Amino acid sequence: MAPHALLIPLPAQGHINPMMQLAWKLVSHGFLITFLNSDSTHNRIHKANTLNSFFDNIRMISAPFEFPPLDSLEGIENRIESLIKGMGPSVIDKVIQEINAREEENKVTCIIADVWMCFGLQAVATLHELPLAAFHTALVSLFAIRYFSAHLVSLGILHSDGIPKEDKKTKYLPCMPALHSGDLPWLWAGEYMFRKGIRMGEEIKDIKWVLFNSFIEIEAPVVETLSKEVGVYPIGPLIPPEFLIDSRTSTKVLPSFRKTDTDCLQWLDKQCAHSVIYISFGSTGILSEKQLEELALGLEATQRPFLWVVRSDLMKGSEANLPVGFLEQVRDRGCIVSWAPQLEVLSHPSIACFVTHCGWNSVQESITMGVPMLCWPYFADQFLNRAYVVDVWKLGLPLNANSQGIIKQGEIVKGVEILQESEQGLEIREEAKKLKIIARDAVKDGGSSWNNFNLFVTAMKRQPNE
Ligand SMILES: O=c1ccn([C@@H]2O[C@H](COP(=O)(O)OP(=O)(O)O[C@H]3O[C@H](CO)[C@@H](O)[C@H](O)[C@H]3O)[C@@H](O)[C@H]2O)c(=O)[nH]1
Repeated sequence: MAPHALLIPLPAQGHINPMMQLAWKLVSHGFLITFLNSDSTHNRIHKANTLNSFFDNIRMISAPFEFPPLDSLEGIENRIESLIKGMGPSVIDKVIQEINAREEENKVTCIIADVWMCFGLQAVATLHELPLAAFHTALVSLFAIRYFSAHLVSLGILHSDGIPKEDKKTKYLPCMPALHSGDLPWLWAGEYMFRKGIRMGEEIKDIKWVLFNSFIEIEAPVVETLSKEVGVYPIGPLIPPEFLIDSRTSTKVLPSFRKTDTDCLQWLDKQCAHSVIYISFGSTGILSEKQLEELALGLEATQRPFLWVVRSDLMKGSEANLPVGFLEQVRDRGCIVSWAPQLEVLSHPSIACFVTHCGWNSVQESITMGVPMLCWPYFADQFLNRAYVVDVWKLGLPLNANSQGIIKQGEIVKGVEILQESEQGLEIREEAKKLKIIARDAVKDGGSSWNNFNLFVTAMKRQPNE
C-alpha cells in the first residue's frame, strides 16, 4: 500500500506554494497526496489554472467551508479564528472518514498540516492512529521567537501584551541577530498575534515532526537551540529540483491564485545579463498612492530595465494607478505584469536584483537563485527576514523610509546603484553566489535538508505495527 498523506495548508499564497512544493516532492517519493482546501480557495485555484500538470498527480479536494484566500489583511484576526473553527478538528475527522470509506486500498496514512491549521489536530490524528507533522512555511527563527516569547515576558524584556519594554535594537534571543523593537513578528497585529504565537508553540511542542521550509546552514544557532525543545526538521528550500539546474528546460509552473503572465519571460530573454531589476510585493503587500508613485519614479530614474509585478490590488483602496506619462517615458525598458512566474524570473540570467517585501518564499527563492535583494518589508515576519538578509547573510540592502514613512525615489536609485556598481555591491553579489551553492547543496544527496526529508519519509512509510 502506498503511503497517503493528507495535506492541509493555510489558504494564503505564501503558505499554499511551499505546501504544493512539498506535495510534489512527496509524490516523487511514492506518496499519494490529497490536498485539502476550503471550497472558495479550491475553486479559485482551479479557475486561475485550467491546465496544470500539478493536478495530474495530486488530488485536490475541498471542505464545505466558504473561506476566501487570505490575500488581504483586513479583519485578519476574525478571519483566522473563523478558519481555525471552520476547518477545525471535527471537519478534518470527517474528511479522513470519507476518504477511508471511499478508498479501502488507499487509506490516509499521515497528516501534514500548516502550523496555523494544527490547533486541536493531534486529537484527530490519535483517534485515527495517524502520525501528524506540522509544516512551518518560514524561518525556524520565526517559530523560535514566538516559542520563547512567553519566556521573554517572564524575563521582563516584553510587556505581557508582547510590546518590548525598551524601544532599542535588542538581541532578544542569544541565538538570533539583534532586532529593532518594530521587527518583532507579532507587533503588526498586536496582542492577538502575540497570544496566538504562544498558543501555537504550546500546540506544536507535542508534535513529533515539525518540518520547516528553511535549511540549517542559514540559521544553525537557532535550530540548535530550538531542537532542545521541539522536533525541528528543516527540509528546504522546497523549490522543485528542475529550477535548481542552471540550463533548465522545464516549464513546470506552480498553480497559484492568479493567472500567471508568462510573456515576461520572452521580454527577459531580450535583456542583457544581470541588468534587470525585478520588483514584487508577494501576494499581500500593498502601497499607498504616494508610495507607488515614488517607486515608479525611482524605477524611471534608474535608467535600467525592470520587471514589475503590479497586482490589481497592489494599491491601497483602489486599482493601482501609475503616474501619468510613466509608461510612455519608460517604454520597452519596463515590463509590467499582474502576476509573474517568479521562480522562472529569478532564475533568469538577465535578473540583476530583487526589490522584495521579504516574504519568506521570495527571500528563499532569491537566495537559491543567487539574486541580491533590496528589502522593503511590510508586515509579519518580513522585518525579521530583512534582518537576516541584511545583517547576517549580507545578501542585500535595506530601503529606508523617510520621516513620513515613504521610501523616496532617490533611495531606490541609490540602492540599485550600490548593488550594481560599488565595492559593497560586489561583496553582496559574491555572498549571494556562495549562499546559492549552500542552499542547493542542502537538498542534494547527503545534504542537511535531504537527510531530514529522508528521515521523515522513511518514518511515514513505516506501517504502524512495524
Ligand atoms: O508575481 C508573483 C509574485 C509572487 N509569486 C510567488 O508567490 C509566493 C509569495 O510568497 P512570499 O514571498 O512568502 O510572500 P507572501 O505571499 O506575502 O507570503 C506570506 O507567507 C510567507 C510564508 O509564511 C510569509 O513569510 C509572508 O510574510 C506572508 O506575507 C512566492 O512563492 C512567489 O514565488 C509568484 O509566483 N508571482
